[in-house]
Parts: sequence; structure tokens; C-alpha cells
Amino acid sequence: MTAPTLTPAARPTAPAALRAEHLSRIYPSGDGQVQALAPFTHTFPPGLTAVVGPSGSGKSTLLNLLAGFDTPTTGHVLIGDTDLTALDEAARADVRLAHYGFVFQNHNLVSILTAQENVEFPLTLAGMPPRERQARARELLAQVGLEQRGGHLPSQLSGGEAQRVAIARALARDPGILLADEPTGNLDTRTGERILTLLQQSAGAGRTVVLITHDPDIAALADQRLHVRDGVVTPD
Ligand SMILES: Nc1ncnc2c1ncn2[C@@H]1O[C@H](COP(=O)(O)OP(=O)(O)OP(=O)(O)O)[C@@H](O)[C@H]1O
Repeated sequence: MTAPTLTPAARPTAPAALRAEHLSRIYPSGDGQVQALAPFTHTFPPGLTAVVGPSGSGKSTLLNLLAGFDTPTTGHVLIGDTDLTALDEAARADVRLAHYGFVFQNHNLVSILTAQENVEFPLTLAGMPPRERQARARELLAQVGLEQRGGHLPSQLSGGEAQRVAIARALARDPGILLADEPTGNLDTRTGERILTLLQQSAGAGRTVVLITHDPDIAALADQRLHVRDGVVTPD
């Protein structure tokens, strides 16, 4: 099978600049505390940024803060002119829907929905009419090479196929920012490379893609790398 390609239809209309300013996170730990992320300032450029580092170094902490899933101890996350950290949860959820797509290690597809329905789901939430969203979901599944699998449930898909559906779903609303937490972690090398190709194409379409990976070979293919060690983030 030839490698799937993402067409211009999957491009975000207005890429949003993602910036961390003096972002840090301290968690309570027993009687003391752990600095999961030391103060970190960085503008994420459009393209693919790999976040690498040993287990427990702070990678997920950083991603959760960038997504607004967690509240920083200090600092801000800026999406263009919007300060995500200054918003309440409802407003953060709106910003996430408008600007972010997410891909997780365990694809997080809804088990009782078909691949097609999973991709349609965010479009349903956005109020897109049925015919339009069905066509959009079909197009996205074709772009990830799964036009024949729309009627399959997640349990009827391989791990790599399910992850491709998850990418199609993440791209459904043309987000400017795609955050991916170990999306290749459960996959064999070849399947992982195929997922990486899709992420690279997403990034090539003008998105800001941030990818957590343990795999140095995958990190080497990113446009830039952030190395995390004991909560300290250092660019290449
Ligand atoms: N909710 C929390 N409460 C307390 N400590 C936490 C919490 N989340 C993370 N930590 C701690 O913060 C540090 C960084 O954790 P984090 O999950 O960000 O690492 P990671 O690099 O993503 O690890 P892995 O690669 O194993 O997923 C660790 O010491 C972890 O135990």
C-alpha cells in the first residue's frame, strides 16, 4: 500500500502561535515537592517538535500544561494573543476545540463507534450538518489510507490503523496545534514510521505539532527537539 498523504483540505486556516512563558509546575510529593517542570520559555514554531527525555523527566507535564489540562505553578501558555492560563475551564475547553488536536498513546477511540463515527464525533460537537461531516470524515479517513475501514469498530482495527483513525479525528477540525503523547509507543517500528509520516505531513501543512517520544530515531526526524531532564527543558 502506498503511504497516505494529507491533502491541502486538511490544512489549518490560521496557524496559531504556541508559546510557553516562564512555565513551571511543582507537584506535592509526600512531605515535600517535586519540580516536574523548571521555568521554561519557548515559542513553538510551525513544524514538528519532538520532546524527548527519560521516563519521569517531565514530558507529559509539559504537554498537559500546553494543552491547559493542568494549571502551571508559574507562567503562561499563549495561543496567539490568548493566555490559556488566564481562562476558566469552560473557556479553555473552547480554545482547545478551536485550536488543538490530540493524539494519545492508546488512541482513545470510542469503542462503540465505528472509525467513520469516531472521526465525525468532533464535527458533530461543532454542529456540522450530517452530510457535510460524513463527507469530511470520509475524506480524512482516505487521507490516512483507511477509506475501506470506515465501518469498522476500533476492536476490528490493528493498533496502527486505530492510531491513524485517531489522527484523522484529531485533524477533523483543522487545528493549528497538534499535541501527540507517545503515539508510536505501542507500535512496531514500521507502523510507527507511518504514523510519523502523517504527523510530518500535518506539520508540513503549517501546523505546530508537538510530539512526545522515547524513540531517538523518531526524534531525529523532527524539525527540532526539546530535551527534558529532571524537569529542565533544553532545545537542540
Ligand atoms: N499529578 C502529579 N502529582 C504528583 N507528581 C506528579 C504528577 N504528575 C507527574 N508527577 C511527577 O512529575 C515528574 C514528571 O512526570 P511526567 O509524567 O511529566 O514525566 P514523563 O517524562 O512524561 O514520564 P514518562 O515518559 O514515564 O511518561 C515525575 O517525577 C512524576 O512522578
